[in-house]
Amino acid sequence: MTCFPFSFGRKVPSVARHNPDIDEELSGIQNVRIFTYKELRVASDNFSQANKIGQGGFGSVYKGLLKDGKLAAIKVLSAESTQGVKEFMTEINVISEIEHENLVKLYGCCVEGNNRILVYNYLENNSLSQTLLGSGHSSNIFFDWKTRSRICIGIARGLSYLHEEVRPHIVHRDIKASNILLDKNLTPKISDFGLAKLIPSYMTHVSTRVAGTIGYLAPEYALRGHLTRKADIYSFGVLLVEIVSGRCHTNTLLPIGEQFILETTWELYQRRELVALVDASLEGHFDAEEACKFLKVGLLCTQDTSKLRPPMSSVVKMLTGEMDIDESKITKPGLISDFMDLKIRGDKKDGDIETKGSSSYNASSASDSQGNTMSFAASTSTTTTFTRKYDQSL
Ligand SMILES: Nc1ncnc2c1ncn2[C@@H]1O[C@H](COP(=O)(O)OP(=O)(O)OP(=O)(O)O)[C@@H](O)[C@H]1O
Repeated sequence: MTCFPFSFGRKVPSVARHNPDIDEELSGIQNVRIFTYKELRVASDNFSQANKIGQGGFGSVYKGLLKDGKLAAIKVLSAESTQGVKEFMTEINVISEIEHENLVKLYGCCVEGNNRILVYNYLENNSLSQTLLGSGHSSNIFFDWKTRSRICIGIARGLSYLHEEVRPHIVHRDIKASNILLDKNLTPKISDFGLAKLIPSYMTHVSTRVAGTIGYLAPEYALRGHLTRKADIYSFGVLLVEIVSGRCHTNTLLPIGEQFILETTWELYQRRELVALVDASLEGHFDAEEACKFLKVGLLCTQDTSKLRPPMSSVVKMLTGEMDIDESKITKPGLISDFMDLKIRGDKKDGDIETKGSSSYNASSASDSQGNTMSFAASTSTTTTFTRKYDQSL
């Protein structure tokens, strides 16, 4: 099993070997390690079920032991999400140059035949959605307040780096708990950045992947497909509230009006009772002032008007105490329930929501080429489907 840097003249994947156009494109690519399919197959024990650690919208993820002794997460992109070698390698080259303590490191990739495989640094403690927010708290990790605070600040730093330091800036598009992985020290690492661009554009209409997960979606992105860094900041705000409260953004078992965590946060903020939202499992062992400050930052990040959301570098400063929060800027957040007129119903008709008794849902949206149809389609783990036409005037 050999790992070698990708550069023109060295061994290249068979699909690219005799195509001069692709060779030319790849000649500028220096930093990407190319793995052969065979070595990833060996590393993952033939992509065995025992090594399968996850299934996402892009495809399956396997744990693997590389020849150099490093553990890797091997993400095999599904056939629909593959594209030409040239486009794929161009994006991979961008991603592989990005290094930050709070971003998952891409080791390299494999582009043999129709295979498109990404190889990442393996992170021992799974994702925030499976640990902190997992149903019945499926992990043994106890997230004390200090750990939560460190996680929030780490994610903010990683996103600030993508938004403000990487050139050209990267909009993540899918900030959510399942895209925050934890290493052995519980340092948070944002995963899947840059991946949305790997999806061919014709898939954006039907894909459940590219447009984020409902509940984290900024209103302007959900309704008009208007994607800027401010949409990521909105999603980060939702995630911040989730981490402080230990609750998923949506809980359809709660009465209408309390199902979306932002609604509750806003209600409690108005009543000056934000502290009631802090995770009860902390049993009072937390810095109340800091926790409430984090929730207020969450509200600022989720303001309906995107201009009112602070840039991520300011968010980092507010969370670390280097900058004060201007409370006069906190108004009602953009609430998904306001524009979707969500109703939870047992029967299923077109335009209705169908629930299957889950405490949360995980559907995604996309807009069509005219930008006037929004559909929320079920993804692999989805319990809710929703399709509606929306009014252009919204
Ligand atoms: N670098 C990694 N180290 C350890 N586990 C990982 C790594 N990357 C992914 N995983 C595991 O694989 C799962 C699936 O990851 P993936 O990013 O493909 O999908 P997702 O984020 O869960 O869902 P979606 O594709 O809808 O965003 C993760 O939840 C995590 O458990």
